[in-house]
Amino acid sequence: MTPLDGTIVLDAAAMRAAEQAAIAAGESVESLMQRAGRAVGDAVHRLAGAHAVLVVCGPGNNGGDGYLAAARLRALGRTVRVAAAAAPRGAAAIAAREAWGGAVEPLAAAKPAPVLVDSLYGTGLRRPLAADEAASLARLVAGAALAIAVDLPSGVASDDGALLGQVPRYHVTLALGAAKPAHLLQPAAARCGGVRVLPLGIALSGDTRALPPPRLAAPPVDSHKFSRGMVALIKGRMAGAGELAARAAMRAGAGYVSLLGATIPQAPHALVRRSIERDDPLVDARIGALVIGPGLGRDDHARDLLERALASDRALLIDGDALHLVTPERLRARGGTIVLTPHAGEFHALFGETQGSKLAAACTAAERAGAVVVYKGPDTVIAAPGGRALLAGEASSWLSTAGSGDVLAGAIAARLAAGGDPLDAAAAGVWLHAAAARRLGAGFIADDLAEALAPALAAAIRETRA
Ligand SMILES: NC(=O)C1=CN([C@@H]2O[C@H](COP(=O)(O)OP(=O)(O)OC[C@H]3O[C@@H](n4cnc5c(N)ncnc54)[C@H](OP(=O)(O)O)[C@@H]3O)[C@@H](O)[C@H]2O)[C@@H](O)CC1
Ligand SMILES: Nc1ncnc2c1ncn2[C@@H]1O[C@H](COP(=O)(O)OP(=O)(O)O)[C@@H](O)[C@H]1O
Ligand SMILES: [K+]
Repeated sequence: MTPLDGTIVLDAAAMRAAEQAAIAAGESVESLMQRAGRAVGDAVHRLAGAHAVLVVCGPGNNGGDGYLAAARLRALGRTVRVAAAAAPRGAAAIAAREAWGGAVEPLAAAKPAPVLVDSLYGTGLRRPLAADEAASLARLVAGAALAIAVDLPSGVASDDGALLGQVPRYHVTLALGAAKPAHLLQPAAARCGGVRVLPLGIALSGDTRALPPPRLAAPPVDSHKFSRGMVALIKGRMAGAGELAARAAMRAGAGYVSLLGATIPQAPHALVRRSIERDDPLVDARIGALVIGPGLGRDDHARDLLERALASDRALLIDGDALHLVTPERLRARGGTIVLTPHAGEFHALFGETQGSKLAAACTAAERAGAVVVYKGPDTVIAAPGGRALLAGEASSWLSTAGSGDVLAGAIAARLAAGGDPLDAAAAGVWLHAAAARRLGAGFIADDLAEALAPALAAAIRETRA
């Protein structure tokens, strides 16, 4: 059982293509299903302790996996029952039902067991469950102490994470072969519980992954403040936003942080405050990342500052209000390294209404703007031009607090200023932001979050070394 971090994410068509390629190379649907069923049976055996198991099976291959998992559990000496609402349809699923060979209870009449395994529908679900079937599933999940979904909770749409009806909450979801977008996109992801991937030994390829832990190291022995990365942030009308982003950039490892447009000395004194009117601080070639947008405002002065930022040749992070003052075409024409960090409102203001999943929307947006797009929310998606994308999955819901986006902008800017691939920088910032929130638990405010980036960074460096 593999955790999701960094693993490949495939939509239903790509999963089917991988399966077809394996079949063309000598596998059969039956052999794949046998592997899947055995892996599910073994995983349930490990998770379920000594408790009795009920496996509910659907008519397709997801159901086939369930019959074979039940057979495996029986072979392992477990008490296991099977229930189904309909007979299996495909040849492989029919063979799986025969391999089980035991009783199959009608779903509507099945009594709950301490462990419920949902093998009704997986990636093939295209319409809502029938009302009586959905009601039976909800009743059996509610009556179980441990609810495990095979591949996906029945009732979620694999590719976009939508719910096609009422979907119960599971404790664990066993993703077969690879993670699917629904394991990481809301609202489906919140129904999955802990997701573990059961590898099926088939070759996988694709451009989308679950967010990996960042590979970070302490500054090398000969480092100096500028080699660690210089972040410059343009202060806006709401001064606090820039202050938060600046603190975050310092705590996320930048060697030098300056706040442009803030001239009154105040704590933290390590933050260099400079006028933006005198000289031109934006042409400083040492700037590794220039941030504009947090608390910027949307007036003429804001527009003027944004023009100056766009005219610089530095790597640019555009957040908040600035996302309302620009177009994707303008960004593409500017070129260079650009990272955009919109929440849903800012995303729609910049890119208009979009079709398809949040993942598809982020990928299209990245292509249009020629920029890395960090589409924030409870299921942050990071996409780069060219098709690479990362799904961050669930983070602390306590992040829904004013200023946490400013902190994210600062954290990403620090990693961007350190150099390397902007997608990796955005990914590291999102990871550190979520890790800082995890460390803080409940009731934190954005100021706490900025400070907690330092221990989150230390932990990421330790984990990279380990
Ligand atoms: N990828 C891999 O490597 C491997 C994948 N494997 C497994 O295959 C699963 C995908 O299997 P799948 O394509 O057969 O789809 P599945 O989810 O079982 O459902 C389709 C069936 O349900 C029916 N149906 C659909 N909606 C319905 C509804 N609301 N109410 C009633 N019926 C409904 C639909 O009927 P139809 O729409 O055609 O009328 C069809 O009969 C995947 O999740 C994984 O578990 C492993 O076995 C091996 C390795
Ligand atoms: N319910 C939630 N669960 C997880 N993360 C969330 C949630 N709500 C917001 N966030 C995260 O918190 C940050 C909020 O950013 P943003 O909306 O720009 O806030 P602000 O403008 O107040 O700084 C983003 O990183 C977002 O992904
Ligand atoms: K299922």
